[in-house]
Amino acid sequence: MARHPEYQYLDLLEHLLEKGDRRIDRTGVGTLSTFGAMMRFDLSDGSFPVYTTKRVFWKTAVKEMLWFLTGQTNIQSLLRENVRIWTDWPLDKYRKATGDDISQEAFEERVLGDDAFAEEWGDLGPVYGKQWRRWLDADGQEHDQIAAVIQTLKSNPSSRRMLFHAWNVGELDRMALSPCHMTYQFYVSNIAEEGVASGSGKKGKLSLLVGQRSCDVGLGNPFNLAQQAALVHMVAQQVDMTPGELIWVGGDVHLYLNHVDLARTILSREPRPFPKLRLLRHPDSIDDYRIEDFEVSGYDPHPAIEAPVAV
Ligand SMILES: Nc1nc(=O)c2c([nH]1)NC[C@@H]1CN(c3ccc(C(=O)N[C@@H](CCC(=O)O)C(=O)O)cc3)CN21
Ligand SMILES: O=c1ccn([C@H]2C[C@H](O)[C@@H](COP(=O)(O)O)O2)c(=O)[nH]1
Repeated sequence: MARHPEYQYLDLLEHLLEKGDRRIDRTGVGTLSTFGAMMRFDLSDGSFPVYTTKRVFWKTAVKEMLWFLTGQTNIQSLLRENVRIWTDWPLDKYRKATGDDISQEAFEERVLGDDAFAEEWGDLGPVYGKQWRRWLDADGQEHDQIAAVIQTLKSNPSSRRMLFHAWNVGELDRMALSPCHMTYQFYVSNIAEEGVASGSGKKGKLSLLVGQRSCDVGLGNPFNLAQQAALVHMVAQQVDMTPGELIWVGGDVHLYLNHVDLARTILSREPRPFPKLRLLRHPDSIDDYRIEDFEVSGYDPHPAIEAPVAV
């Protein structure tokens, strides 16, 4: 039997533990790091690559992806969905600027309840959503990269130019964090001729290659893969294709030193079958998906492992 695809992740963790380059990083936590890694996941049978060697809160990850797609950059709309993974950065900034040692809970309450406060302190700057949906060019014109890529997938699926990018050099200094996952490039195989559907009755098979410059393997990567796989499913549905492969390429791929126990626990566990993802509805556009549209079946992971996030 083929080896479970999750071993790509376990092998990466093992490699970092054994051969990782130990270094100080921006956050001061320290990492074991390697440069250049690739993982590939076949999505074509409806498979949803949510790791099973620890419970991954895939709904939170997919909600973050839906938030990127709305083009919003304020944590207020994330908090309304009960997603708290981005709070640390504005919170840190607020505490440093005001000297107020407010708790995370109290800060989140204020962002939720006070729009003026949210506007002043809850915005992350021109991060993913802004760049994906409203990239500003030198002439002051905005570009919706998502709409453009979907349009090209429909009109010219063999194009080699179907990608969107978040690394907007001129705006990096205004972002709370520079983009980590940067290029999203699409590719269509089994392209059906005009009017002739492929064997599946669809217009082709849609794959995605994600280029990520920096990857936190303990917390970020399990989230990123699940949300990127969800994106392939959504875009495939919008362009009437079947999901193909998710290919993930990482630059500085690292294990934070305070995640070493997490990695060892994961390595002591056996992967279980990946769950399946089904979209329950066919929304009219990429803008109309809701978390209730995602049905995940057969997810039976090992227990969750709590770990601190490096800010
Ligand atoms: N150091 C670091 N790692 C990251 O993965 C990361 C950042 N910073 N900064 C920006 C975003 C925020 N991301 C995060 C932040 C926290 C969790 C996290 O704590 N995950 C928990 C569950 C949290 C929850 O469900 O609320 C986990 O166990 O996966 C995940 C991704 C991904 N990104
Ligand atoms: O989606 C994400 C967002 C962030 N990360 C990780 C990667 C790094 O550990 C930090 C970012 O720090 P930099 O100094 O800007 O590289 O966040 C991730 O894995 N996935």
